[in-house]
Amino acid sequence: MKAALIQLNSSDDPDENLAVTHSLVAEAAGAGADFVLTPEVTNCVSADRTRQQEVLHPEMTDPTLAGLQAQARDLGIWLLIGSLALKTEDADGRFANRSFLVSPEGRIVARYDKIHMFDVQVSETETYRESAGYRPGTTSVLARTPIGGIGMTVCYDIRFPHLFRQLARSGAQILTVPSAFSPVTGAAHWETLLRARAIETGCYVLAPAQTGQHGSVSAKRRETYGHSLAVGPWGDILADGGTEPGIVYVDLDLSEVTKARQRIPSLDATTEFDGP
Ligand SMILES: O=C(O)CNC(=O)[C@H](CS)NC(=O)CCC(=O)C(=O)O
Repeated sequence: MKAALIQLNSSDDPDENLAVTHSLVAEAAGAGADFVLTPEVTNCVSADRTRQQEVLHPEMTDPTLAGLQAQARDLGIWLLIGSLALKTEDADGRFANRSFLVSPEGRIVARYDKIHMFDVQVSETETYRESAGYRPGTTSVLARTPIGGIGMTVCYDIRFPHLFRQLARSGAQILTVPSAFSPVTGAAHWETLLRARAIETGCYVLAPAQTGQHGSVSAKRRETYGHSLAVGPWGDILADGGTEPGIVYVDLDLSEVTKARQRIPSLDATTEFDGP
């Protein structure tokens, strides 16, 4: 099976982002990809809640979701829409940061709301408060599909290894981590965290990412790290998207999952111990 990780430089204009995504998904399918993945907040990178209120939709009427479902069906591919920023019915007006797995028939077979919110002061000048705009999910999601068990996570979730272990022990062979990583923490941690989760779980880890400067030069500008990464079950880096928007490809062979877990059976261990 051939997977394609799409790297985007999404703006705060969902129509523009959908057009770019359509063209890269078509290119990936044309190159023979069976499973195509897009990054976190494919439809809109913005930290401006007024702007988000104007351009975002609820799941039921979201044009990015409908457009990509139709494209997955037309091309007959599996599609992970890394995430979409969507309106919710919440009284506090917070959005959902929701990942979708779409089948080659264009059906949504799984949806996952990002659990861990990035509320972090990265440096003296750079602070993120994701939970101010987004409502966290409360349920982990494993999709059992003909292309394998797919454990769905998003971005900052990567720092919570128990989530990944639980997904793998429940049957995940592929873990998806669509992201919009900060440049500072990306340079320091991104590759190490993704490789560690792959090694610990004996899973493929597929992490399509946002990259570059988002938005005009203004107070609301954001920057992301890029380097969409595909990691094998032995921890080897199979593809790296660099810093430009585009596509990287990776061949997946689920017998490699079995092999890695036979060599290091740590995922099966349930050793109990005393202590703090
Ligand atoms: O706000 C949006 O548009 C969508 N959400 C994100 O981009 C989120 C919250 S700001 N980013 C992360 O979780 C980065 C995590 C990270 O960089 C780390 O763990 O070091």
